[in-house]
Amino acid sequence: MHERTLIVYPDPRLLAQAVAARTLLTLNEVLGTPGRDRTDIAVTGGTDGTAILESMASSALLDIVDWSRVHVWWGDERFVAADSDERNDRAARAALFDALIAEGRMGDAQIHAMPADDRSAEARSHATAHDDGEALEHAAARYQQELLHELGEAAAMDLMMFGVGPDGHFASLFPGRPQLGLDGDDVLVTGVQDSPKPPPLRLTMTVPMIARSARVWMCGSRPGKAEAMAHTFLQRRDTAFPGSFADAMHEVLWICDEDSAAQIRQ
Ligand SMILES: O=C(O)[C@H](O)[C@@H](O)[C@H](O)[C@H](O)COP(=O)(O)O
Repeated sequence: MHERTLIVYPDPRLLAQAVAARTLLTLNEVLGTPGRDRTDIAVTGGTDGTAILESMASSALLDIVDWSRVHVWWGDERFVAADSDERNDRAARAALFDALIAEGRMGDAQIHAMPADDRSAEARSHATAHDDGEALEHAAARYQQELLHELGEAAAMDLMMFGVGPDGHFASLFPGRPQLGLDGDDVLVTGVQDSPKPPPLRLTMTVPMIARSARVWMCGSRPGKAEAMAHTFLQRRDTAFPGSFADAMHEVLWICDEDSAAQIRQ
């Protein structure tokens, strides 16, 4: 496993601004590497994830990035209808990407949203757990296919950003759930049923897919995250705190505010 670095900012607002700047600098640096024609990043939902994207939109550094070469993916998604406000991709588009597309700086094809639940409301309401499982499996396979089609067999992100939940989850990998045990390179995306954080159906990248990334940043702010940030940072592969499985090839950061870092610094 790669070594982990802790970075602490004074408060959630400065955390969002700093991670926004770090992201824009990283995208620019990756795109500046000789021979590079694109960069691929995975963003996330939740409070810090969305605040980071909003800060990117208003950052003075927004324009250093050639957005026509940036491809955006999701580490996890809520498996609901495409037009549901619960979707992580809707929040991310509203925070940043819709504006870049409207300005002609990005194309729609660069936004690789995870599949939505395209069953009718009626079909969803009568669905059995087996039906849900099949719908999730089909959607996960489609996203995995898109990753392989776009990026080849060794599909990997240049950067994955995650919010850490108060229970220590990251992506949609929850404590004690079987998805954490998927450790082969054959399953890069999988479905989740009965998620403890609503909504119950979700899609998530798996630990092996995440660990192939060049950079993984685990973000969490506020006092309610202090235990989760400490356990995930200090432990390795503890199924009670899924964030402890986070890994990457070149850089693994835990990014906290003073409150969420409190138990790491004790
Ligand atoms: O679909 C989701 O809910 C997110 O992808 C999830 O993984 C989120 O990033 C964390 O739960 C942290 O969320 P908060 O920052 O809101 O606590």
